[in-house]
Amino acid sequence: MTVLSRLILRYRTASAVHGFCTRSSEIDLTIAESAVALSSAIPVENSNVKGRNVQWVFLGCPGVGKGTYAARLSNLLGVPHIATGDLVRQELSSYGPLSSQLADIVNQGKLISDEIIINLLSKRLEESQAKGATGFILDGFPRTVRQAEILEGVTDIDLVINLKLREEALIAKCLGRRICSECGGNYNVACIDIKGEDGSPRMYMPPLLPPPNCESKLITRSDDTEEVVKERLLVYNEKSRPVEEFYRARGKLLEFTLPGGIPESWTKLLQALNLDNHADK
Ligand SMILES: Nc1ncnc2c1ncn2[C@@H]1O[C@H](COP(=O)(O)OP(=O)(O)O)[C@@H](O)[C@H]1O
Repeated sequence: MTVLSRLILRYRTASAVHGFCTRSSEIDLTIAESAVALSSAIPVENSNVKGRNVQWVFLGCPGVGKGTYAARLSNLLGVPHIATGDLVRQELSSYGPLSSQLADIVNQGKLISDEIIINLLSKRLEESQAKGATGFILDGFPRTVRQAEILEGVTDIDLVINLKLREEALIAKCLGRRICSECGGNYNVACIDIKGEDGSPRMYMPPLLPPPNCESKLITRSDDTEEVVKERLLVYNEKSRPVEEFYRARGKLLEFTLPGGIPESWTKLLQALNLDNHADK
């Protein structure tokens, strides 16, 4: 049996088990082709040998800080940080053939199709492979059980870090998020101070303000409005929450509740990952 037909069979079985809508064989083929592209973009010789760099995934609700901590770990470990949300936004700003279709979906807070996202991800993985990178830290993928199955079918994920934060903080963080249109720096103008209740400690996250030269160039993501953030949270609970269980069942999930702002959370995350000896890098 060829790799392609094995993949087609896997998706048919997954559809039956998880109740995905019935797909025509033509669509199965498209997904399988995407998965083959993803598989060939992941260096085979590195995927199972522990001599390679890490292959980690970040899960967590919109606004939890996946991008912030994935970027920090990527610098620390010298491994590419690949955020599918960034790949989608790049595609949007390229005004290519997919742009307007993707803009509608993203601005409604919905997920774009597995086929499109896997193709964008495969291209990005190929680029980093061509530059000699081994390993990756994925942020925003997988976001559905089907995406997780596809990824699991083509490579071995070492660890999945599930970031958690209270919902009121998530909404405030999304609404306070700002990006410098020139340097791409990420900032947050929200000051989150939730008093401790019923045994849970006070939670304080100070704003992360931009330096003076970015101040006049700040933009807000078009999907960071209250209505769309609430929809993204609903979509996360419906489509992405089951991904946590997918990895928990495989013993790969590390749950991490953010204790507060970046300095405190970063120190504790490094401890949870047994990386505290890297902290001064
Ligand atoms: N793995 C994915 N599958 C489907 N759609 C995705 C995926 N990753 C990103 N997107 C699309 O890009 C948007 C922005 O993604 P991201 O920046 O990761 O958002 P968030 O802040 O909600 O985690 C998502 O709302 C979704 O429309």
